[in-house]
Amino acid sequence: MQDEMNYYRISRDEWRRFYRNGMAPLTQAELDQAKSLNDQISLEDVREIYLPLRHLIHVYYDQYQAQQHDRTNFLRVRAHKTPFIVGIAGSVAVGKSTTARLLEILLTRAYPTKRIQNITTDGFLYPNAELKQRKILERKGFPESYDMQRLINFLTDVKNNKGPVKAPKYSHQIYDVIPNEYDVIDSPDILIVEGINVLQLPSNQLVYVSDFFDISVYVDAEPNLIEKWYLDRFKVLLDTAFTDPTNYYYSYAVGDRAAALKMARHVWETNDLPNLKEYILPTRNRADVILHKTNNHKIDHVYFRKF
Ligand SMILES: Nc1ncnc2c1ncn2[C@@H]1O[C@H](COP(=O)(O)OP(=O)(O)O)[C@@H](O)[C@H]1O
Ligand SMILES: CC(C)(COP(=O)(O)O)[C@@H](O)C(=O)NCCC(=O)O
Repeated sequence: MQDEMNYYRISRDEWRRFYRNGMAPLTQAELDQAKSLNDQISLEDVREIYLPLRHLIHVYYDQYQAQQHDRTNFLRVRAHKTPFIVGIAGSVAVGKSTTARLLEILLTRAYPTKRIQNITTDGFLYPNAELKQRKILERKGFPESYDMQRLINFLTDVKNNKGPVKAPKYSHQIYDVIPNEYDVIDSPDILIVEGINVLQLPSNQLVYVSDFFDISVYVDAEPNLIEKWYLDRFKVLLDTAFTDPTNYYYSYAVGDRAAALKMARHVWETNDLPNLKEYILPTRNRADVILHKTNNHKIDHVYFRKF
């Protein structure tokens, strides 16, 4: 383990040994579930990386519950459930939502009586019509394209355990927020909040999204690898779009494939890559844990924040 400024740099081999007894290893059924989530996922990574990560979340969650209990004792008020929130940050297409859904599966297994839920902040993007009106459609994903106040209000309601709270939904298929469709977040014990912007500190906010987090994870990789994953995902979107004229990618799917790929590369270079460099990467050092990926999404190092 290398001791860096404010992180421990932990090799994969060391990290996998941090998984402690007390929780049974994954069953075949759970591995199958992880695989059905994403058939490219390495089951070795699930065992060697994500199980120790789940264990670390478990340690933080235990501490959190004890602290909540001590606080209400101090205040002599009745305890009420305050959801534990896990934040997941990183570039577009680095694998945040896959990580979030995998953790949801693993945590649900670890706590069968608890409610574990998961949202992405994509739903808090302004709808395309609003982005057009603000003349920032080509800035989709940049800080100004999100309704951050709405996201803060949402998280405040969740933390205050306000009962069912609606989270707007985004669809990559229509390339827009889905009108009148919501995820209902209903008093979860653990909520996973995933998005490119979750560790950002917008200058016009009094409270930041990360203030609500009890542990945060940044998914990291070299930009040239992420570009490849972005283009791979784009190809999958094309392959599923050509039967559906309502799909945003339909015209690209039925048109010239080389031209479609050229367009996607252009969007990566002019939008998602600058966004990564200017606004997402600078938030990496605020995460408690950094998962560093190499080729094929394989994780080679984990960074764990010391303080
Ligand atoms: N651990 C993983 N193993 C293999 N493929 C992955 C993994 N994580 C993500 N991917 C693939 O990489 C692409 C981007 O992943 P996704 O989770 O959609 O990223 P994000 O939510 O960060 O935009 C998708 O095509 C997904 O299937
Ligand atoms: C919706 C997003 C901002 C968020 O991305 P995600 O983390 O879900 O991959 C992104 O996918 C996006 O649409 N960016 C705008 C440029 C582009 O079309 O890639």
